[in-house]
Amino acid sequence: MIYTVTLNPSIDYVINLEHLSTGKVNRVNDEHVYPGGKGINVSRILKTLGHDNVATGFVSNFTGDFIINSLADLNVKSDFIKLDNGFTRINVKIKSDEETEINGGGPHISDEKLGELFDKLSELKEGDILVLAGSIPSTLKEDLYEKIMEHVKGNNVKIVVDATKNLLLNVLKYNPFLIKPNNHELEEIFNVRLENVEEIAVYGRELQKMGARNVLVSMGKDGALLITENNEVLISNVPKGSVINSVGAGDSMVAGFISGYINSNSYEEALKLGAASGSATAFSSDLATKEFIDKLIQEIEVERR
Ligand SMILES: Nc1ncnc2c1ncn2[C@@H]1O[C@H](COP(=O)(O)OP(=O)(O)O)[C@@H](O)[C@H]1O
Ligand SMILES: O=P(O)(O)OC[C@H]1O[C@](O)(COP(=O)(O)O)[C@@H](O)[C@@H]1O
Repeated sequence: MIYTVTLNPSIDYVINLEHLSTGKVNRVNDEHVYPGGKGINVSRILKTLGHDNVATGFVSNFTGDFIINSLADLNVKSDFIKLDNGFTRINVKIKSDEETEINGGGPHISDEKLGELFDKLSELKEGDILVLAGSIPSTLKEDLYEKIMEHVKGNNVKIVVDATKNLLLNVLKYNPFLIKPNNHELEEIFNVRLENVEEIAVYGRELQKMGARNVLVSMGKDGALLITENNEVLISNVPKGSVINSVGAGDSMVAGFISGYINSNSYEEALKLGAASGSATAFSSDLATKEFIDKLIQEIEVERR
């Protein structure tokens, strides 16, 4: 079974407006709400691609109920722990001349509630895949993913981590199967400016030296670069299309990669399906549909370096 953990889910409130003027009243052209948070998006695309999976993590209050109900409507299995404090955050995504995002901090999770999650994860077994994705509430320590990995270390589970800075760096010593920073996160981690794929590959390899088995660096409109555990560097292009809402593109890429790998055991096929899923979401209002992913994968080409 595949399990995704979203410690800090969100309702994504996506609004379109001509122009954003700060310090003034702005009126939207249209507005949508989606269940969000990185693990939840991964779960949704995995289901779209035909993989049963369980979304877990923490929800709270009426916004948390929205997440649970939305996933049920989409036939995505969920097993969230309910908090009795705060509320699941609402992340505002403003589509205007440029994309602006305001992400909330999220409710505190007590040690007792964290214990409930650890108990659930104790049941994972060989062959299972665990996806740890997204930020953690700002009141928690940055060693939380590390603690989870330590907890399931003996279970022979494949672990995928999509997180930033210390949250990511701290888990590398547990040899995650896959990590997916984007190129900006890679720059931030090493405090460098990366101008081309050669430079991106150099720093991607640094993360591999620190313990990651496979490193997938997404580069938005410039595609993605994968450094495999077999020491190959694979680069994917992007298909033609117009960006509508790139929120969730990275999560869709992670889900597509997992699906492609499960189906074929090939990193090249995993990258192709990841790239098609990422772009299909970027070219859609909500997350991608299967039909759209199947269409775009015809245009994905993978180059070996
Ligand atoms: N503007 C875009 N045009 C085409 N494909 C895109 C675009 N933005 C994202 N994608 C696809 O989605 C993948 C993940 O997007 P990216 O923005 O890098 O991730 P994240 O959302 O984690 O920052 C990219 O590697 C690419 O394949
Ligand atoms: O947990 P974080 O890092 O605050 O990110 C949460 C946000 O990321 C998303 O999961 C989208 O992530 P990506 O665009 O990186 O795929 C949104 O649904 C959510 O609002």
